[in-house]
Amino acid sequence: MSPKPKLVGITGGIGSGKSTVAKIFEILGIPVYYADDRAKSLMNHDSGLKKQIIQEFGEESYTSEGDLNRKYLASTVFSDPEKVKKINSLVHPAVGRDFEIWASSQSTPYVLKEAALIFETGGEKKVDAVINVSSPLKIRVNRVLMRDPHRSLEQINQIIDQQIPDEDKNERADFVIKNTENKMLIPQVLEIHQKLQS
Ligand SMILES: CC(C)(COP(=O)(O)OP(=O)(O)OC[C@H]1O[C@@H](n2cnc3c(N)ncnc32)[C@H](O)[C@@H]1O)[C@@H](O)C(=O)NCCC(=O)NCCS
Ligand SMILES: Nc1ncnc2c1ncn2[C@@H]1O[C@H](COP(=O)(O)OP(=O)(O)OP(=O)(O)O)[C@@H](O)[C@H]1O
Repeated sequence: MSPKPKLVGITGGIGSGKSTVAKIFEILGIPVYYADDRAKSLMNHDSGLKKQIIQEFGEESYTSEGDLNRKYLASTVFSDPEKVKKINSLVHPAVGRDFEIWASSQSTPYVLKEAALIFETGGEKKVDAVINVSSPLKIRVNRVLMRDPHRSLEQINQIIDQQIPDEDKNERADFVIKNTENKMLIPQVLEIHQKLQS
């Protein structure tokens, strides 16, 4: 049997570029678990979780076709820190279990868990190392405004308020990748990839 892969978290504030960086690791052959995407898939397909979300946030949480109503949920939860806590308490345990099952079926030296929240949830204790993708706030906000035309500046700021500041994450992370206009991503990824394989 091959040894269990090291578990490495890759995080970063909204719009920092963590999905973009995770895709470079994928090109190098490293399996990536995209927690935000998996969370949405579980919210769409796990009937127990779906029931809890409806109980807590109402029938509007799903469209008439039964799909997760992200726009409604985003405007409902991100404006109220208590609601963010509530949705986290429903979704995170399901994602944690799903990640463990996924990771146990991988056979590379390490795997990545890409997640917006790691330090916010104490998730750093469940992985062997954390990479923080770091970008200045202004660039992040502009990237998100371009990527998500449906999201208001007010909502982006509310989301930022629910996340630990970038500087704190940089201090706590084992590796930092700077995703700014004047820094190349690929050499930074290659350096970390080499260290994680050894
Ligand atoms: C409320 C939901 C449905 C809104 O979906 P939507 O497609 O509009 O936004 P998306 O998921 O892309 O999130 C937008 C950004 O908000 C940030 N974010 C998402 N969830 C959270 C949260 N619980 N706390 C702080 N920031 C968050 C991320 O940086 C993300 O980039 C969705 O964000 C959600 O279900 N969040 C709660 C579950 C969660 O924590 N998921 C992420 C990690 S598992
Ligand atoms: N170095 C870069 N150069 C140009 N565009 C970039 C760069 N990094 C990221 N982007 C763009 O910025 C946007 C945000 O990046 P990405 O989706 O990877 O961030 P994220 O941290 O995963 O965001 P979120 O937390 O919101 O899911 C995307 O549209 C992406 O294509």
